[in-house]
Parts: sequence; structure tokens; C-alpha cells
Amino acid sequence: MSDTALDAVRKRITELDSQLLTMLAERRQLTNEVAETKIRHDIPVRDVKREEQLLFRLIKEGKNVGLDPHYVTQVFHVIIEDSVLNQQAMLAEHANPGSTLPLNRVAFLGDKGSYSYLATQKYFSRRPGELVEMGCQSFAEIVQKVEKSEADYAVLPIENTTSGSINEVYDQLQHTQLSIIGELTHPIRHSLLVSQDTAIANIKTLYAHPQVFAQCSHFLAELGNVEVKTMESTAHAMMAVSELQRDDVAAIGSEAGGSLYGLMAIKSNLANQKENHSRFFVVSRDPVNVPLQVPAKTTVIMSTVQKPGALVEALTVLKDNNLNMTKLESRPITGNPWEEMFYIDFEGNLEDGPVQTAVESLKKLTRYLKVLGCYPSEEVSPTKVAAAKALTQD
Ligand SMILES: C=C(O[C@@H]1C=C(C(=O)O)C=C[C@H]1O)C(=O)O
Repeated sequence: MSDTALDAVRKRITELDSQLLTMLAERRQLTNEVAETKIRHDIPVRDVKREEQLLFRLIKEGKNVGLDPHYVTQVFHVIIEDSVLNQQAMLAEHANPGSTLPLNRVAFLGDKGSYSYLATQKYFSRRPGELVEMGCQSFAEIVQKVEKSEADYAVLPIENTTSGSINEVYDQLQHTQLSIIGELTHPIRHSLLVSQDTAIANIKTLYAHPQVFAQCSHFLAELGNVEVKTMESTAHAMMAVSELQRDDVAAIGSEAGGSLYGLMAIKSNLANQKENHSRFFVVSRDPVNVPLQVPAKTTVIMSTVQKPGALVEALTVLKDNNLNMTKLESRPITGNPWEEMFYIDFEGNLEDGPVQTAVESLKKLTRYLKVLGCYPSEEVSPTKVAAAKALTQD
């Protein structure tokens, strides 16, 4: 292909990409109109049957124009997830009149480019109000900022699919009066970031947050003799490498974050597990109402009485009320050696009868129980049946 022919094809691709964006924006606008109807008529946000039907049809249509089913499925899962999350945000706003602020002052760990920063951007991009970023040095500082009304929200990483729970954050939640008002999961894609083009073999010093080192331990073992420097956040690690401008130092962080500091990725997918995601809590001083049309989760902390089977008894309460537990974590209680505080997440809305019954029963069974929050669940599990059906048909 000659240079001019290449230019012409690229021009056409550019035009099509712009058209795709226009169409995506129009689709989003229409799904927002659907959300308004759902608010008016009290209809659930998610309609899995409708999703199945449209995906099934699209996979078949895609095949007719030479697009493979996996590709079509992936693209539309992303589109539908976006539409569901936007609608949920609209319903949540409607259920909490007067709670929207012109400025959302949000405290998070690190600075521009940290994973918490990217999660913060993602969560607040769906919400009204201007985002005011307040990067902090520690989880304690983040929580204090909201407690002292210097910030309105905090975004806190709570668990990661590779390295597990973030104990420091759990411990902060034990002592605070703040409420969990939201959750989100964000893919964590670690890359090796450098300030100038260099080979991996040249790297002598590596900067990263301890959680990141834990998630990339296999890669570190392969690297061998490299000095590891732990930093307060991924953003600090990237800043250090950017300031040093040397070809023998690197940071581990996201490629998107690194680009904010002029860093380039020389290797990607460094995490031990391919599916590396972090889950974040969004916390605030006041709890929120979660509309019943939106899937909700509730998080409680409790300490059980010291007798055999006390935890089993407590968990049976969830089973008896048909509540699906999605997470159980335990942490030591400061000052009471060998006693544990249990953190439980389950699917359910605090406004709903079964959740209220369960909380009342748990209060009677436990020594201490506190609801940390009820919030919209942001895990939009993709529909799978359509893809499977379409794949088995011609
Ligand atoms: C837009 C709607 O809401 C949700 C999103 C859908 C979509 O993006 O196509 C489909 C079904 C619902 O789960 C709808 O109900 O039509």
C-alpha cells in the first residue's frame, strides 16, 4: 500500500471511529431516558432478559458481517455495563434529593496516576458535580479528611483479586463513624514504567507500593538482583522515576498513570494473576438511600460472643433470610488479644424486610454489631446465555 493509499484508509478509519463515538453517546442518552421511565414506574434497572435478546440478535447479525461472536459479546458487555451503571447512578441521585454537591471533594491514596486516582475518576465521572482531587499520604489521613469535613468522600481500596484484603483499610473502618455509600471494581494492570527507553536487564532499582510488589511477586522473582524501594503510593513511585531520569530505575504502575509523568511501559501484565482487579469502597459522613430497583449490598461489622459455634449461628441468620454473603473478613480487635471483628458483605438492601430482620436477629446474637453501609452494587455480571446459545447455532 502506498503512503497516500494508507493515509486515505486511515482517514476513513478515523471517520468511522468518530461516528462510533457519536452513536455510543446517542445510545447512552437513550438509556438515560429509559432510566427516567424506570424511576417514574418503579421498574428495576437491570433487565437480563432484554440483554440476552439483544446480545443474541447482535451475535447473529455480527456473524453475517464477518464479526466473531466473542468480539461482539465483549464489545456489548462493556456497552451494557456502562449503561447499567449510569442508570444506577441516576436512580441513586433521584433517591437522595439534595445530596448532590457542586464540588465533590474526594480524598484518595497517592496523587495523579495512582490506581486510587483512576478509580476515583471512574466513579465520579458518572456523578454530577465537579471533582476536586485530594491526594493523601495514608489511609488514616484519607479517613480523617472526611471526618473533619475537609473532604466529602473517600475512595478506599478494600481488596485485590491477587493480594487479598487490605487490612489497614479494614482497621480504619472499625473505628470510624463514616458510612460506605458506594463500591466499584477497577482493573489493575501493572506495567514496568521507565523515563527513557531502556532494557529490563538494565534496571537496578524498582519503585512501587508494597501491595503492588505483592501482586507482582512472580515477576520480581524472575528479575533477580534488583533493589526494591517501597513507596507510599504508585503515584509517588512514578514521580520518583520521572524526577531521576535514569535508564536503570523503573516504577510499577498503570500505563495510563505513567503517561501523566512522561513514563513509558517496557513490559505489561506484571501481576501474578491475569485477572487482577481491586475493589474500592466510597465512604462519606452520611449514609445513602439505595433505591429498591438497584442491586444493593450491605456491609456490617460484628463481634460474636465467646462460645463454640457463635459465628456459625450468626451466618445462619443470613442463610435463613436468603441473603447471599459475598465476603467475610476477620481482623483482630485492638486491646482484646485473640478476639476478632468480623466484616460481612451480603447482597441486600437495608430498606428490605429480610435485611432488616437479619440485622435485628444479628444484634441479639452478637456482642456488637454496626451497619457500615448499604450501597448500590457496581458488579454488573455479564449475561452469558445469549453468547452460548448463539455460538451453538448457525
Ligand atoms: C437500557 C436498559 O437498561 C439496561 C441496559 C440495557 C442496554 O444497555 O441495552 C438493557 C437492559 C437493561 O439491563 C433497558 O432496560 O432497556
